[in-house]
Amino acid sequence: MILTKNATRDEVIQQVLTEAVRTSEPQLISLVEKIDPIDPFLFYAEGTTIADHRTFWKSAEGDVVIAGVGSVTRLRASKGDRFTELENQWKSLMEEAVVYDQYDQKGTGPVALGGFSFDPKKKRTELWKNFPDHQMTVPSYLLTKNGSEHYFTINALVFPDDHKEQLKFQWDQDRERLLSATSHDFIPPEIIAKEEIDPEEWKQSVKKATEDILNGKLDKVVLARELQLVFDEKIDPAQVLQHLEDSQSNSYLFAIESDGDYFVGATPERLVKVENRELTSACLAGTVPRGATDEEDRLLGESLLNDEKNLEEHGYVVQMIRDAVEACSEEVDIPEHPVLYPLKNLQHLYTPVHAKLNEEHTLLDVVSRLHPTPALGGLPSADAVDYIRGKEQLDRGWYAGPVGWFDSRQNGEFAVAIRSALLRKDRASLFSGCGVVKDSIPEDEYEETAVKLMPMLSVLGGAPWTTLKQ
Ligand SMILES: C=C(O[C@@H]1C=C(C(=O)O)C=C[C@H]1O)C(=O)O
Ligand SMILES: [Mg+2]
Repeated sequence: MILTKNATRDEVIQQVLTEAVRTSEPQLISLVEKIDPIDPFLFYAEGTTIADHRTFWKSAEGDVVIAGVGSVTRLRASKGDRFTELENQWKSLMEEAVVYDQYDQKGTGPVALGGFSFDPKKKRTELWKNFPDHQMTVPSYLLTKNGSEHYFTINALVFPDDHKEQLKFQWDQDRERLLSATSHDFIPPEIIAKEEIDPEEWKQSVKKATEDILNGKLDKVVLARELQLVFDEKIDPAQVLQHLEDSQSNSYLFAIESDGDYFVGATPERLVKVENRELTSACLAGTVPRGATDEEDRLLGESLLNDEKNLEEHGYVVQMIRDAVEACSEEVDIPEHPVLYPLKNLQHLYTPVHAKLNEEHTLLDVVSRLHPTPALGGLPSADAVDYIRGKEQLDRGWYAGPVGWFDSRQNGEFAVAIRSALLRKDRASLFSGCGVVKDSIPEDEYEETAVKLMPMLSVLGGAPWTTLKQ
């Protein structure tokens, strides 16, 4: 990667153009500037006037927001381990990239955003036909909010026959449009039909899983289900994102477009974050609803902290994440007991994980070691994934897969794509799962998944859940 801090922006563009002509190859350029604060949700909404492909990410702490418009290039693995292959492609892309950047901030310049399916070996259905197995794109235009500071990046492939003034004209025009976006009113579409995987059949599959667990086939397996909604018109992902922002706290927000469909969600679950080699992960499993009063809420939380079945679900996650993180880092710090992680509709058991990632490992390397954790797969991992592949009715697609971003500085973060929905024009598929262990009660697990559908269901106008129940 060539960082050009001393030349002017114009000189850098000229250099890249000259290089494109010399090599007869397109050259990747990245121009970073600091801008006045703007609303990332408006930037995202306006992005649709420039390109179909858009990506959105907001960290659970709210400290980092990245919104991408357009796509300069897409990383795509065709053989071997998808994470390793993407890593290699990213490295070679970055070797050639020319970056004009005075600020050196995480999540700016060349950044790849996107995600991965839960299980590349699962047979695909019509539902996910517009999503490839994985997709990490480098957006043409990027808004990055780092704390209170905002940055705008232009990424582009410069071709030998491009003209400098024409390029600059196009960039200026798009920049002006994106940075001066204003809000408009949304009219939410109405739900006209709903359909879910047969509840009784689903509960039967949970019962069968508890029997298989008691018979020693595995310790834990996460089973998921789908609720489909049909609307009277096309759903706008920008509107969904804005509503998630207004209604969910302590959650990562994401939206990823592929071939006209959008995968959107508000997930509380971090998979892994790496910043300056500081690794942070999270064990999140074990669930009760929030109480209607403070007192009820407190009692529910207390019962969760002491509930054997939920502690077992949680314990498997800690066990696996500890092993995976210890294998690639030092100074691993994991508290002995979980604490409560409160959300709008639910509270979870939560154990944070901190470590120092060893030099020879990368973020994607850790993603590959962690995914799927027993919070979404089960334990033993490989057996649980096989079990899900064979027994689950649902095509998970990207549900429960890693979604996130990384930059050229080895910084980035991935979350686990739960509390999510696939938007296909006037249809939405909402997904929700739960950790099944030997003491799981099918009816309770069904209720747990119903509450987990709430965040998406309520922004799509389908709450409260009870009115939708047949
Ligand atoms: C699988 C989901 O959530 C996971 C399962 C949990 C559980 O069973 O207690 C809790 C948090 C998540 O790790 C989901 O929301 O779809
Ligand atoms: Mg559970």
